[in-house]
Amino acid sequence: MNYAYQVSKIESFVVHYIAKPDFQISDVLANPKHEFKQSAYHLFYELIKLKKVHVYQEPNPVNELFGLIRKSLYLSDQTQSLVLQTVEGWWLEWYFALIMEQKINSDKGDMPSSYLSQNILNPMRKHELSHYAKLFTKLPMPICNVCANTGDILKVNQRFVDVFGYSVKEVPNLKAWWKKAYPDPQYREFVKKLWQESLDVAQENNNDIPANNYKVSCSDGSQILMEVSGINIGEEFIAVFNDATERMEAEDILRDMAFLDSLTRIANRRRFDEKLVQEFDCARDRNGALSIILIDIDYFKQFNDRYGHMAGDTCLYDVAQEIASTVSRPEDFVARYGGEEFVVLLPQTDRQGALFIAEQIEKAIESLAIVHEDSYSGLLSLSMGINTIDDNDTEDRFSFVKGADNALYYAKRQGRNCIALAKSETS
Ligand SMILES: Nc1nc2c(ncn2[C@@H]2O[C@H](COP(=O)(O)OP(=O)(O)OP(=O)(O)O)[C@@H](O)[C@H]2O)c(=O)[nH]1
Repeated sequence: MNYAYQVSKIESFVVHYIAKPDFQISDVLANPKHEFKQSAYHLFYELIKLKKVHVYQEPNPVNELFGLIRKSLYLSDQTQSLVLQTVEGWWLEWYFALIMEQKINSDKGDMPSSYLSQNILNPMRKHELSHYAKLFTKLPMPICNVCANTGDILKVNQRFVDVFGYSVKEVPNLKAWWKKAYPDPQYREFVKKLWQESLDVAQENNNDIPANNYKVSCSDGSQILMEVSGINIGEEFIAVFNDATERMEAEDILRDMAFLDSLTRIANRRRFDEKLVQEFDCARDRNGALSIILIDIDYFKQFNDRYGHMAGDTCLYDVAQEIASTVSRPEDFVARYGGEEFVVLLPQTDRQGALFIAEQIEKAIESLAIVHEDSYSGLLSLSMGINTIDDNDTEDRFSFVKGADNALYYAKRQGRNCIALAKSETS
């Protein structure tokens, strides 16, 4: 579209005002009825009346138009940029109010210019439209306005273009949007279904489209997790996009914090309780094996007493990290069970496998060589109890853990620094 006429008119308007000796942009911004604003509205109206701006054909030529003006004007100082930005904001607001007015009065056919002058030329009277327009253009999140019947995307705000990289030209309707924003056909089907369900809910629920998360693909190939909600307004709806990435990350962090032992930085008892239910049920369903190793540091009370609580804390951290790095299969799980006790869950691992892992842990702690003068070896050591379920067992998860606990107790009675298997066998 050729904007040469509008560009030159708006350019000379801005330049003319800036050149006035008493012109202050701060005065303009402070006074909604400032002469500069009134003149700007007159100029917009003149350009429309002269059919130099095709408001009805183009969904949003304003950004394009002001882009050209910015390029053409030599903006030497901040005031000029601010003035142009202000004028652009007014026009966006005014222009959108005009479009909304046109929609509201669409049953009246083409608007006569007298109607325009009466209702649009002074949009300050049209509070709600102006407010709506302002929301659309100024809100810091992507928004799009869609015709519910045809699926045509009537308008998107600048933030939509900035975030997703699609203007109305690239996504003129929902069909194009689905394809571009959700390129994976399977995910696209899921999204379309979810969106349709949300629209159905909206019909019965005050026209509010409930929020759901969607992974939107942008034009540069990146993906953003967006919480999309909206509202039905007659034959149109407005979809509002909120970036959910940060919130989800914060939720992940909170979740990690809730399940992480703050001292040892491994999973805590609560996480173990959850994991035990999962793994126990899974082993049962698949008739698979599951092993547990309960680990207790020997004479830890004496360690604390001799070296101090701080040294005790450091020791707990080192032991926990060492156990965690020794147990390396992704499906294996290590947690702090209590004070100086740790637990290892080993899915699909039989008794022999668990014994092998326990011996690896024993060696790893030996190699840390933490001095403990109150233990027989002079170094920190562990006692461990192992229990395993396999397809022949009928016990529940409480007896499963109890079995390992009994074995640990047995290992302690044998003099510590050893591994015991449930049901009396020892290594
Ligand atoms: N530094 C430190 N000590 C802890 C922590 N949690 C528990 N403990 C200490 O661990 C010690 C455990 O003592 P006991 O249960 O008697 O066990 P033990 O001394 O290792 O004796 P055995 O298990 O029989 O070898 C207590 O002194 C607790 O205060 C902790 O987070 N930090």
